[in-house]
Amino acid sequence: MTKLVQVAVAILIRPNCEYLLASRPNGKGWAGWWEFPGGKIESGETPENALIRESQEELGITPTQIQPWIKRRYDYPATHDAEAKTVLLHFFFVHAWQGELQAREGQQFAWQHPRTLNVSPVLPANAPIMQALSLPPVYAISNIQEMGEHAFLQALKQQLDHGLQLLQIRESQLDDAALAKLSEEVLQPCAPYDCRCLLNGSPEQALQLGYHGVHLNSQRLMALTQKPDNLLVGASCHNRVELAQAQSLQLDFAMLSPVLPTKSHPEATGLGWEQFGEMLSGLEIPVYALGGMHFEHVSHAQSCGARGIAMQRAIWEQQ
Ligand SMILES: Nc1nc2c([nH]c(=O)n2[C@H]2C[C@H](O)[C@@H](COP(=O)(O)OP(=O)(O)OP(=O)(O)O)O2)c(=O)[nH]1
Ligand SMILES: [Mg+2]
Repeated sequence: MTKLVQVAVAILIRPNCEYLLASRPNGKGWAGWWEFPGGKIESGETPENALIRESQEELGITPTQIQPWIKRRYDYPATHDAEAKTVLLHFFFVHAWQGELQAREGQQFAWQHPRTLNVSPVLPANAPIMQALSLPPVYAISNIQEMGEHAFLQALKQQLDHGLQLLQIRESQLDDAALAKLSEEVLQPCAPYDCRCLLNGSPEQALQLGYHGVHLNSQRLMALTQKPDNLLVGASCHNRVELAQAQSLQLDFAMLSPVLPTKSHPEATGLGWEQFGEMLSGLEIPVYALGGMHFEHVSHAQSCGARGIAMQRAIWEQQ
């Protein structure tokens, strides 16, 4: 059996959402590869203690605001290193710290914009993490059927001003002509904000109407045999079989629901956070929690391993 190494990993985030990568110093396994700062948890240490100690040793800073994120297991072969090992990575977001960054181990630093990774190669265990970080923590879903188009477009403008970066248009009641008209009215104001829009529909229709992506319902997901090209692809999942299908097709993300009881499915009790977290453990694609979500659920969803939350109502009620 290979040895299990527990590691505390720090994702330092600036207010503009950029995060820090560092190159692994010469003389270590995987030298020159890019990683998040961090290191092995010593015996008797909690992951939090190790995170603070490693940040001081490698970066000369002391984290003051940390939030535990996911744990990820990965089997490393003996290539690029002295021996094969299994790592259990404990990821933390570090939102604030004291002190100035210093490269105390001679490592290089690179602040990365979440949507454009410009260093490589990154340690292989981190691939799904980079993928997850490229998506924003909040995914909005349109609700024109309840709100009416005028109120929706106004609320959309407000949320774009507040930083909305990902939107799903889900209006199955509209015929093709009405959907085409609405799509223009939505895509136009989103463009200057760089907010990506997905159509809940077919990949062909999403491409034809000029969307950045498509959001598949679970029926479309289960019928799909290959991820469509040139689109960001998300899918609605309600169980492990659907999550496994989204992962095996290497979709960009899944949305799992209902987590809490919700107005759209009053008969369903919701998975609850515990089961939600269990269903995500070991999964390699980012997931959004849907069902009864409000802005204040973001950090709890992330501590269960989700990228963030999806909202169809609460987001449009926010002033
Ligand atoms: N720090 C860090 N380690 C990672 C990441 N992803 C990943 O697979 N790892 C692996 C690589 C290593 O096998 C292990 C961390 O060990 P390390 O060599 O950095 O540990 P350390 O800083 O305590 O170094 P040392 O004093 O033992 O030499 O975790 C990551 O993003 N950051
Ligand atoms: Mg280290």
